[in-house]
Amino acid sequence: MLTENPSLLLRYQERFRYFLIDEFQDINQVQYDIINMMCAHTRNLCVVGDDDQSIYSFRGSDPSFILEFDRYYPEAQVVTLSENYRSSHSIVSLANNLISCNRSRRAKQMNAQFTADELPLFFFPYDEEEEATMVVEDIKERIQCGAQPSDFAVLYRTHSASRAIFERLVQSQLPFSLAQDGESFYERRFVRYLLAYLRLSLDPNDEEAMSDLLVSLFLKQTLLKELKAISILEDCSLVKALVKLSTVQPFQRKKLKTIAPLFKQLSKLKPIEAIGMIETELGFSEFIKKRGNEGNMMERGADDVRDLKVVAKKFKTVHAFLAHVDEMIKAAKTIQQQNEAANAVQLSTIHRAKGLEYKYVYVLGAVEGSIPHDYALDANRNGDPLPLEEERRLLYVAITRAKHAVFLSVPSRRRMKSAQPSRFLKGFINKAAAGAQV
Ligand SMILES: Nc1ncnc2c1ncn2[C@@H]1O[C@H](COP(=O)(O)OP(=O)(O)OP(=O)(O)O)[C@@H](O)[C@H]1O
Repeated sequence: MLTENPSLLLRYQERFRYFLIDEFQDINQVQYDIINMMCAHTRNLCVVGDDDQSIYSFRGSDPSFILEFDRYYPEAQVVTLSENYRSSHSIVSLANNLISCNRSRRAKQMNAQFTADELPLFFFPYDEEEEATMVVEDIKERIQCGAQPSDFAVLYRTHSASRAIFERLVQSQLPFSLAQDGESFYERRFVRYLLAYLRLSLDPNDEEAMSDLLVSLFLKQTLLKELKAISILEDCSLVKALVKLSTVQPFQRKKLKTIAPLFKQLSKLKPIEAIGMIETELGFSEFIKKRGNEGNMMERGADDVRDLKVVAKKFKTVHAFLAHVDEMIKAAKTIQQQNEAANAVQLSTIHRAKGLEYKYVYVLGAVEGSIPHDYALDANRNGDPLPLEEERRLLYVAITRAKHAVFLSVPSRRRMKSAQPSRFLKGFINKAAAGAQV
């Protein structure tokens, strides 16, 4: 509009003479073009930002706008704000050392104003479950010693990484809020599709589960009506009706004949074994292979299934596992509906915590594949190192949310496989192990 309508642009140019933009590191090309046009007549533009906190490339933001600002506005005066009033010396020192490894940045050192009793701490849980338990136990102890729930934030790279900590907090009765509009882990698409098999093994007439099952069997939703009709006319369950469908292709009928009788067996297995059977004998792995990478490159179906297995292995029966799943879905709904509690432990992705601060910050999953995320590792392998730099900035943002203490969790296992410490932290972990300040 502004490029095609000069009089409109002029109206805005005459209306505003001075422009101040905060969080300039997050600007994208369209926003940058708009602001350039609006202030073209005066060039009265003041921008504030931190190139080390540019973490929104997925929305089109690009740190080069702030890094090259003085090239486009050579008359600009650059003022470096290097005093950090938020975090202790040791946190700022860790953050400085971490971010200095990035290449595309303006060289600067932040200076802290105070020293806290606690140094940044690495801890090494066995897996996601133990990680969550250790965090909640530590929070509980600190609260017993006088800390407030709102002093704490638990930060993670992606929503799905909050599953275990969410569950442990529900069980702990500590007040907490979740900074995400979202579904429970168990309502994620691929998790739900897999759970549908388990649900139908206990209740072969579960319509919702049958509707999900049709998706993973590559069958049309319209067949649900036919299944219901068959189940009434022939007085059989929806699962049994699968083999009587008349409108499917012969190869589909053959497959349905093989899998329908297996549902009963599933209910008798341990949940982790049942999932194995669903993947192999009931064809779920094939479905994940074909459809699991659709949509979001950040959160893949195959990863969700691995996350689900981590929790499934804790339960002895499918019944107990599904009861837990339903309890957690209910708890997630309750938490979503509650107004944000004022005095609560905050669970948040690192992205959502930007701009905020907490006395104590726990960073979950500081391992390869989580932070840096797999997608950045893939990009790096394919010759693009920039996403890796953004991942380092994310870790920088996470660490600099802490005022007094930051705790970085480096689990030995993630998603049922052995995990490597984040490449961003390896040097610091070695130093910390040797007793030196990181
Ligand atoms: N001059 C000051 N003296 C004392 N405290 C200050 C001063 N300036 C800021 N602070 C405190 O430092 C903390 C960080 O400030 P603020 O949130 O404004 O920084 P910021 O640059 O937006 O941080 P970030 O971008 O990392 O989120 C806040 O707790 C704020 O109250």
